[in-house]
Amino acid sequence: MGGQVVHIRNLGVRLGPELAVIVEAMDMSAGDVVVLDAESGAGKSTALGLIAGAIPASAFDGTVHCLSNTEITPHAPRLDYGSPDRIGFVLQTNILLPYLTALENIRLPVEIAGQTLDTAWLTHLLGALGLSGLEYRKPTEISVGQRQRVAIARALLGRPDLLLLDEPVSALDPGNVGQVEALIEVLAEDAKSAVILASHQAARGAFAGARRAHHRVEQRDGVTHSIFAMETV
Ligand SMILES: Nc1ncnc2c1ncn2[C@@H]1O[C@H](COP(=O)(O)OP(=O)(O)OP(=O)(O)O)[C@@H](O)[C@H]1O
Repeated sequence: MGGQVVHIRNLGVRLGPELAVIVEAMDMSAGDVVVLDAESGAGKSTALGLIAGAIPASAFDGTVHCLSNTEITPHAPRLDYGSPDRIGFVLQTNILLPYLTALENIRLPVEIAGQTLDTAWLTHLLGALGLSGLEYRKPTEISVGQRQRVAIARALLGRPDLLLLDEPVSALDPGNVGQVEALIEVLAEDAKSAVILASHQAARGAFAGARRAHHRVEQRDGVTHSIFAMETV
């Protein structure tokens, strides 16, 4: 276990007139793994977007300390996590830039962040994720499952402090799900990343033993509140 990576209280967003998604409490240290496992539409992707700062928080008072130990007000136009290389995010859909090769996609965040490319780690990721030989293909020239694995390699290349995975194995056939999840677990451990995984399949995959965030639904003033929380550490 390393230092604290995530400390969140009441980070939320209102989606339309009837629904709010809230991350009520989340505390994680390096190496921790937490699974968001709730029904479709419960707000798992939204919660990840809030944590990443990709979805601006609104309507709730709360605090976020994430990575940079900076307190952020929910009304700030965007969250400031310090340098962008510290979060890796595997999105659920539209995950790769179509005009770049697999390798260019994988390297892009590290290049944007101005990080030094760790070529040995890159070669390891390519081999472990079964992508060797596919480096120079465009996303349309590889399978959907291979695209997901490219996105996983891209998210891990910078050894992020926090790795956010949104249904990262949803496009894989059942025979490969366990294998790729186990790989994610080992590679994230190698990278010393804390991991938040949104997945319906985690209950029976490699993350079956991981901690789960509690999920509950409350009605407040006619608005459905979908709330994720984990015990504080
Ligand atoms: N901009 C928006 N305005 C209103 N409602 C929205 C908006 N974006 C998403 N929603 C709704 O918010 C809910 C949460 O969506 P989200 O994608 O976070 O759920 P999820 O738990 O990740 O679902 P899935 O498991 O199907 O991917 C859904 O019911 C969705 O229809």
